[in-house]
Amino acid sequence: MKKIRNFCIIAHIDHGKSTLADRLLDFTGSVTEREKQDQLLDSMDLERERGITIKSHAIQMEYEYQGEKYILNLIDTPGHVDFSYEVSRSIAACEGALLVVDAAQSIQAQTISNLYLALENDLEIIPVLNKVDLPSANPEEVTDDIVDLLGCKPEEVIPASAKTGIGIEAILTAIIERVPAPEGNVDEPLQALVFDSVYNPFRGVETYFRIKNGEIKKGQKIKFVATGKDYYADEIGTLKLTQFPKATISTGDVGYLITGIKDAREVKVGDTITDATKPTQNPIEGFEDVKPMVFAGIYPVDTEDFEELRSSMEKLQLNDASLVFTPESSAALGFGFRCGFLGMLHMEIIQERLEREFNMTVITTVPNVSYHAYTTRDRETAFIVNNPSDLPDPSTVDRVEEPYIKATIITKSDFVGNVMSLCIEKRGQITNQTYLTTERVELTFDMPLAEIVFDFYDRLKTVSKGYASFDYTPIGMRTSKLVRVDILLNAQPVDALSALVHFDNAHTIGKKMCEKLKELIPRQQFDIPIQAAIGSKIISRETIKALRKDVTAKCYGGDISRKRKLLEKQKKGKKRMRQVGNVEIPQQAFMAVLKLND
Ligand SMILES: Nc1nc2c(ncn2[C@@H]2O[C@H](COP(=O)(O)OP(=O)(O)OP(=O)(O)O)[C@@H](O)[C@H]2O)c(=O)[nH]1
Repeated sequence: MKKIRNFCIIAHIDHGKSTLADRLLDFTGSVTEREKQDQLLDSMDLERERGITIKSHAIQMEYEYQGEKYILNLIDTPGHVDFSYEVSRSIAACEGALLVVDAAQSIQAQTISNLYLALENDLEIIPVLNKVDLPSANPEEVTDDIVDLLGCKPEEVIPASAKTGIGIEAILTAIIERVPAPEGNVDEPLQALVFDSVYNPFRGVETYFRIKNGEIKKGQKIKFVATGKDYYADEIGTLKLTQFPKATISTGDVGYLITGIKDAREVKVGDTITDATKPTQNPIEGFEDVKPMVFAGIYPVDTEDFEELRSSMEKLQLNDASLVFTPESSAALGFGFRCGFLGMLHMEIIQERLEREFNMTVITTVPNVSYHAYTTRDRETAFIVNNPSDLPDPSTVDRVEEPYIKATIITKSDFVGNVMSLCIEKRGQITNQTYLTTERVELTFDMPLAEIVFDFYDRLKTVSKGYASFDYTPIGMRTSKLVRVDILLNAQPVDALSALVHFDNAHTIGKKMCEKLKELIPRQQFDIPIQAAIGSKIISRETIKALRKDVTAKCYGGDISRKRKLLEKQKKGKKRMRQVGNVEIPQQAFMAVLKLND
């Protein structure tokens, strides 16, 4: 156990976390030439394409130092706030962290939020000044910033380049010398933390764990504490680029477990694995059930594909436990599902996976948060509203509550004014302002979650010229003056376009929605009035004028291939249209409310 080191890499996005991980694997000879591929740890196609780490993974390296063989377990962490619970679990499985800071960009918001998480878990922090090869690098100044932040000595900061290989050996030495060996007692009952799980269509759910106490043996009967279920450990092993089955995994080490579980929901990140016959009395603390934060409708473009969509969603759920869905129907869109996601990125990922892996063409409706409505008949019992069209008749509504968050934003002092006006526009109330250094300011706000769901990230990036990082935690429900704005096309209400908004913004949003829809809905053979309404009161109106001439006419007599191309294009465009009454609505229109400020 003395020869094991468990560590993670934490960094602000794009500071070089994945590149550094690749370089460490390379240097320790943990990958063969054939396996070499950029960003090895990001094994999902989607991850590689987007250049972000979606799911955390673990990998074991062996390294000889001063004649002794060491096992270094690198636990990778996802970088997006939607998956922050997974970051916190990965961090809890380590004793040390490499804090990677870009030598040109210095400390950024996520550097700090991840650092706090690591410090809360008592991790040994090894600061790495990455990208020193860049001409724009500013090593002295950034080292000073790091020293200020951590209170460490300047010589503890390791200058490195994940690109050219500078400093990699020094990093490995620091991991061995500075990160403590795991503690724990092999004779105590098994106590292992689940920090990740991955679904494999052939083998079922693979659970990644870190043993705090005791040991796990192949064939042993084990128990998941949170779900209370027992299983047999059919296979256990350690993780390199491929899996290495083992007979025993002991205290301090990291490994994988296969039990034949076929449903991802049965394995929860943060749960404790213990022995079924001699269970531990102290499950590892801090387990929480992750709850969906954002809801949206997903409908098949072709109504006949509903059953196929259901089976695709069920399969997706088997490997993504954080996805929830219930069937719903919409007058405009027919049968579909109301789905719950961890955040906007998660929603995009699910939508893309449905299309890529299951070949489904779907229409997604405007995302919304989950509201609590209380009626005048029963002022005590909350009616959960996950879809704006489920809001009870306004005349019977006593009050509506919406989820609030505590938002933490770190930015440069120059942008404090901009960030504050943005947050206030988004109905935020400032609760604290702290200067971390003379240049960096931490602001905290109480804000409605619904305001973050829309264009908040993009706006924050713009007003701070990219220099603001953002994190949030839910702080419960609060009463708000919310109304439902309905949209009517050709005098017919389109339920999928309804949104719950704050009363003070309702008129502006209604007006912008009408204008945006006018842009997005193609002109047709007749005039189409677009109206926004609160209850029976129309608050805004636009008209899409009828087409006057045949657009394909100009192709007449032209090159046939050009015409075919045009028709092909039209067919493709059609795929994502939805006929509502006699109006064809394209997919973008259902998301119009997200783009009101473009
Ligand atoms: N010049 C230089 N570029 C680097 C170095 N390390 C990483 N990069 C580049 O910086 C960019 C971001 O690197 P990544 O490793 O993807 O960053 P990351 O922190 O893993 O990003 P996320 O996974 O999105 O959080 C890539 O284009 C890398 O090629 C370095 O030491 N020097």
